[in-house]
Amino acid sequence: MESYNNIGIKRRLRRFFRKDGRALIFAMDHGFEHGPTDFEETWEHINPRVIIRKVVRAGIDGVMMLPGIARIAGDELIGKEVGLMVKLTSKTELRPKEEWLMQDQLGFVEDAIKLGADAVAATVYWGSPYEGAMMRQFAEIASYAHDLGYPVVQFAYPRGPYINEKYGKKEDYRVVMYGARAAAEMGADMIKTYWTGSRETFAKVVEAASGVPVLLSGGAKTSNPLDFLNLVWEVIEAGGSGAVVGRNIFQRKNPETLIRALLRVIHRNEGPEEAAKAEGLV
Ligand SMILES: O=C(COP(=O)(O)O)[C@@H](O)[C@H](O)[C@H](O)COP(=O)(O)O
Repeated sequence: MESYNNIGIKRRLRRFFRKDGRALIFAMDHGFEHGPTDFEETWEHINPRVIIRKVVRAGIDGVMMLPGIARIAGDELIGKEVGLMVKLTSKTELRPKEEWLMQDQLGFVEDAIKLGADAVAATVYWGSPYEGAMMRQFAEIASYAHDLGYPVVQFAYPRGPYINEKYGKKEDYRVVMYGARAAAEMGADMIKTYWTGSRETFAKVVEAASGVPVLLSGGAKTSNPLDFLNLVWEVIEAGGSGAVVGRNIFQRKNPETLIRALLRVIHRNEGPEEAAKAEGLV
């Protein structure tokens, strides 16, 4: 017989993933992690209510935010079929550069639960000199959240001096695959990580995660929306479970059309060009 907390984890994960096991999640932690300048091109989106209303209207599956934004605007999700992921670690880009390889805890599992979260999230920079501290942080969050039946998402990002020295770049598939595997071995219920540059290599990352869903971390806005649709399509073809996307959504004036096109690629198996045409993007 399944334990109560396992059932809770499974039920809550389903609030993000549709029956096909895939999800498109909107990421909204940039005001903290990159700073408000990320919103300058589309300044109306600095108001979380404005952008959250748009993404919800377009049919997004989930939204990820820090506890304070959930407190300010989380009520926009009440009564909507949208999963809420509350991220409990972060860093600002104001801290000294030597400490950019560390994320600190800014909220607790209880806070996320009070805010109505369906999952909690934390980053581990695999390969960082602070790797151990982030592992400990993740383990504490996961142990407590799992006891209460809440899934835990790991932003498994390889970053650090040895990675650059040995592999040249953090997006080398061997490194990304290592981070995803480490996240799975730590007990993550969902993994968010970098694109490795090809379908074949991303498929290896997915395999290394051994059944734990792997989602793409969106990355910087592409100049052409079709390029981003192509990227997400490759992720899906590689066996990835979707994408967690920030800038490619909120840095566009009309994010709804791209979201609808992404949903076509992710959930309806439409090719990128077909999806883009259907939504009037090309
Ligand atoms: O991990 C994050 C930032 O990563 P970064 O240090 O910019 O590589 C997240 O906080 C973002 O929300 C996430 O990367 C998704 O946002 P986009 O990359 O799609 O903007």
